[in-house]
Amino acid sequence: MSNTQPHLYTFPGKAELAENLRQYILKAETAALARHDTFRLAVSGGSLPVILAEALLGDSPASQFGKWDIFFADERAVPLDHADSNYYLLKEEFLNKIPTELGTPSVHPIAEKHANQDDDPKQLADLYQADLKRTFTGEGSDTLPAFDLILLGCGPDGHTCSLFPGHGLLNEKTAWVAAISDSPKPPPKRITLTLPVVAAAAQIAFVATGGGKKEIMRDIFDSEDGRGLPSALVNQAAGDKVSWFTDSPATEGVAYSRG
Ligand SMILES: O=C1O[C@H](COP(=O)(O)O)[C@@H](O)[C@H](O)[C@H]1O
Repeated sequence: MSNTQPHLYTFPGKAELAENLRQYILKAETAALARHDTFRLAVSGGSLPVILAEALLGDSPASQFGKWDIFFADERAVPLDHADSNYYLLKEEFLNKIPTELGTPSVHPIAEKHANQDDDPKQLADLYQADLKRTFTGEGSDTLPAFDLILLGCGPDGHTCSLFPGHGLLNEKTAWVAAISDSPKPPPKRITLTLPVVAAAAQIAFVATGGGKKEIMRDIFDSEDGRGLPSALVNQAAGDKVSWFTDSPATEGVAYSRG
């Protein structure tokens, strides 16, 4: 358990949030490129890809996208062109909009051959973990992968990645990528990075917006141990490596100190 505190930033609206997220990501990118000439990140689905595009592809976009290596924080077991696919969402909302002169990220989708709701998602998780191990080779196969940045969403129930409240996967200690067959949010079969992998990242950012999140934000930040919610467990495990980018409606009534 970390003894340092996560940062909570609240902005009046999405435009200010996007600008601050842009600065944060560019700083993480610069640090990563100085460390190993590549920017290894994991991204979520849900509301995140739209805000990512707003942050990075607005006026004067400046990232070195050719040096980005993008994994998925979680993914649904569906074909890559399915409306429920996080890959599809990222492609439509973000990747396809990157100007070609800024370079093309390397993207790591799930193995489409096994991506359907009829199969056991374990094989999908194992293949994705193998992909991660190839990327993070040289850091020791037993060492957890240290993403430069993980960009997360937080559901109105406090889930993050595909780690849901009260689910046994929250206790996973050894796997890097785990399968879930009973996600309470459809579709039920998915894969997800595990909590130890999320906590091992150099930096972790949550983006949570809208009044539909305010009750869960109060639980995460103002309740005893964040009620053990998955997003609160990330806060506890990673401390001040975690930054929350929120808007005023999402944090209305949250007492936790900002900054
Ligand atoms: O199912 C999922 O939901 C979470 C949260 O989504 P949001 O729309 O509330 O931001 C998302 O982070 C995750 O990647 C996705 O699979």
